Amino acid sequence: MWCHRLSHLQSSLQDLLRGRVICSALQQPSFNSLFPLAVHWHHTASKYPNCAWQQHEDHFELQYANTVMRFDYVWLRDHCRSASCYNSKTHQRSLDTASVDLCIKPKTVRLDETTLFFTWPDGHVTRYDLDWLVQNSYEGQKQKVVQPRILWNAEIYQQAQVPSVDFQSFLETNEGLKNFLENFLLYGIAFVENVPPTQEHTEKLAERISLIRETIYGRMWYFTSDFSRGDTAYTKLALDRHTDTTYFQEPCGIQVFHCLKHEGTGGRTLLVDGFYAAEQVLQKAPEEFDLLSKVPLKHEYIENVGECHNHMIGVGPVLNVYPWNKELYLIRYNNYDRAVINTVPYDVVHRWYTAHRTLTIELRRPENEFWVKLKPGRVLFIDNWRVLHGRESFTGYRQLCGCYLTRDDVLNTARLLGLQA
Ligand SMILES: C[N+](C)(C)CCCC[C@H](N)C(=O)O
Ligand SMILES: O=C(O)CCC(=O)C(=O)O
Ligand SMILES: [Fe+2]
Repeated sequence: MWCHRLSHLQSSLQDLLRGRVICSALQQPSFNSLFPLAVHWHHTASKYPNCAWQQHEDHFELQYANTVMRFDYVWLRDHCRSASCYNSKTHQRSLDTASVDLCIKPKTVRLDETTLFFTWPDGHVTRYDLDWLVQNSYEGQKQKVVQPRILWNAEIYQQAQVPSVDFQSFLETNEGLKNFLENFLLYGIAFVENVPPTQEHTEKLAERISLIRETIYGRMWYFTSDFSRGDTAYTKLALDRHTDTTYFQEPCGIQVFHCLKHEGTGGRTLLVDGFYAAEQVLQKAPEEFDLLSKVPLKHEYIENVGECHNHMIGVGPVLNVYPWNKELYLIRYNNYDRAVINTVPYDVVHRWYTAHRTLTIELRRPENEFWVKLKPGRVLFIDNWRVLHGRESFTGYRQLCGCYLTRDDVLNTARLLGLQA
């Protein structure tokens, strides 16, 4: 048991050993009855002065590389990388976790150089490299982002002068593909240039980075304003900023757009970084951000036009954050497709509308709007979990083709190229 801060660890330890107690909790008279066990800190030899550990009743505590980490004993047994517990060829666990005693505690703990050895009651030995523990501890993860991003408004994006990647180099070189993915991961949008304006070439592009996600709209879709489907996308009307397929339990990860033809006016594409807007909400009204990340909503797609009959329902909050580090990973924002709110009582509903208004104001700030006119040959990839898109109304004949991609497979490609995703 100890309750001093990391930076004072050494001196506090000495205080503790000398009986000079500095922590207020320790000054309470009940201290001895609460913590009757003697404190045993283990320090490494002077070669590794920055490592100390101690065994507590219900966890193991390690201080290393400026990090204080606490490990559950079952966790330490469960993550054993010995040959009998873990198959390092398949990277899969062989150990049956259910066979581990939930009250397990190591018989002995020993440190050798930078390896910790735990000997368990049955004699099995588990070894952990200290750096591995730092990498894989909760305390280590809490301080890290899962995906580095550059949040943008129109000015930030334009000033960054993000280069487009050429069709040939995208298809034929790993470097071209990597450059593209790097920018796509950072900004949530990216362009490929000089693509022959056909559906087949667009499909080739898509297949280079991912699996195409087939949906009710087909595998590759190709649309004009003919209202062939029961959705405003298939008209000439303006579309306010939104993310697509909010009515899927897992909204499509990436959207690919290639404008094959437009003989007419208007029809520009609007792009808004949803995470930039959400970040503004977090700064200005953290409780509203919190509410948007907690209230579950339904989005719905009901279609009965011609032969097309569909009814989709997706459930989830507007903002989705990883609970351990509060990092945003998905925004669902589509006011057209948002269904009846009936998952929370009326007073929460009102607070939710207030929070939604705050986010909408941020999303609608003109300085956050990046407008582009899609042209044949220039393919746009949009991170549909982050960047909202919309379009200006238009006149004339306009053909757009594209597809959705499965997010897992885009990230898989990025990781295989050495990117953090
Ligand atoms: C035309 N295309 C297939 C791209 C998508 C149409 C989906 C439109 C829908 N309201 C949504 O926002 O999800
Ligand atoms: O027509 C456009 O530019 C985009 C329409 C749209 O939002 C969509 O297809 O998802
Ligand atoms: Fe859309």
